[in-house]
Amino acid sequence: MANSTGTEMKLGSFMSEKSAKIFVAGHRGLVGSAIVRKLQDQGFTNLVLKTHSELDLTSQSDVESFFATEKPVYVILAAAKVGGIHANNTYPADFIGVNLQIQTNLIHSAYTHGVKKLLFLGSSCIYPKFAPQPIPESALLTGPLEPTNEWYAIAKIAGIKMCQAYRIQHQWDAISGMPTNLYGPNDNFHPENSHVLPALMRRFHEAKANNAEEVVVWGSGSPLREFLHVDDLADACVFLMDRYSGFEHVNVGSGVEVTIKELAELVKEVVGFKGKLVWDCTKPDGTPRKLMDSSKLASLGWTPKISVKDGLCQTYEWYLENVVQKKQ
Ligand SMILES: NC(=O)C1=CN([C@@H]2O[C@H](COP(=O)(O)OP(=O)(O)OC[C@H]3O[C@@H](n4cnc5c(N)ncnc54)[C@H](OP(=O)(O)O)[C@@H]3O)[C@@H](O)[C@H]2O)C=CC1
Ligand SMILES: C[C@H]1O[C@H](OP(=O)(O)OP(=O)(O)OC[C@H]2O[C@@H](n3cnc4c(=O)[nH]c(N)nc43)[C@H](O)[C@@H]2O)[C@@H](O)[C@@H](O)C1=O
Repeated sequence: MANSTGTEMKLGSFMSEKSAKIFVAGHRGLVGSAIVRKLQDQGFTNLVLKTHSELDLTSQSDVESFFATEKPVYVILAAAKVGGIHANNTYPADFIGVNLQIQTNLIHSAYTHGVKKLLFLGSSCIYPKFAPQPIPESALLTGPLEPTNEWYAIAKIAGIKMCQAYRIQHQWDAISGMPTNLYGPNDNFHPENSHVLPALMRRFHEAKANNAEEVVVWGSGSPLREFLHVDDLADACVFLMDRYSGFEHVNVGSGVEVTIKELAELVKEVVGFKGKLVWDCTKPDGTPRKLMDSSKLASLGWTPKISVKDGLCQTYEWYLENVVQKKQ
């Protein structure tokens, strides 16, 4: 049914098309790899996957020829330039430029080559720094952004708006999901450029291995963050592909928030580090709080399943098997 914000498409067809060709962009990353696992678990048999070196998504001509040749039926866009507070603050040109290029190329080529439905992924950093908590979808563009990640946020907001514009003008089924802070297998464990959870897991692990007395944690410890295991996010992405076809983006959160101090204590316990924490207040805190209101997704029928404690233990096991043991 057409309305002023575009067209509501037929729901429920995604899950019944197990042999439809699906392009998961960014399939080796934290999110893309979880989506591939979930699709394979659900019996999807026709995934098209390209590594960064096989297909540079910032190249408009390469993306065009990929779509002309492969003609995917569905696209899930999990490729992006991603990083934690330090990377966002240090490489603003990359975070705005690369992300605008990737998403613009993919959204436009997917539309022009007849893709049936596309899921774009943004992030909770699209919301104003001092948004009401928990943050409803309607808080978008109601106030100034957090300076440490405004460049990335602007690119993500442009992605949401591009999906909406193509829906209005072309009645094309492009939807957007806004995940909260994620973690899990295949995360980036870089000491400076990663997000807080993998950064701390690695730092505590190395401190334990080296019998260090203390571990440095950035900022004041007071910011609050909401964490969602990436397998829950992947489940939500498949759910949205099947059950959602709307103009507005959809928040995907766990509803569970902890202070960075509480998170550090939890990771310390899971890793088994016995020393003390030292806070480096020269490092930025970023947004004081960003708990998303995920009631819209809940009202559609989706809720997360993995607790932070279970998710942390599973991720640490994965880190030991796939990062630590492979280095030895
Ligand atoms: N991680 C998080 O906490 C959150 C993530 N998200 C969103 O989820 C999505 C995925 O993030 P995440 O999985 O964490 O990120 P990762 O960095 O783990 O994965 C991103 C993937 O994109 C690929 N990629 C990047 N640039 C290019 C390019 N030019 N051409 C082809 N492939 C490219 C990367 O390949 P390579 O490594 O080879 O460059 C990588 O496989 C992003 O849109 C992000 O904004 C949203 C909220 C929170
Ligand atoms: C998902 C989201 O992620 C980013 O925003 P962020 O939530 O601020 O991300 P973060 O995980 O890097 O930090 C969370 C908090 O944790 C503190 N902190 C302590 N010690 C370490 C530490 O060692 N590393 C990091 N990275 N942070 C640390 C840090 O100072 C901050 O207070 C966006 O840029 C953007 O990418 C985005 O959308």
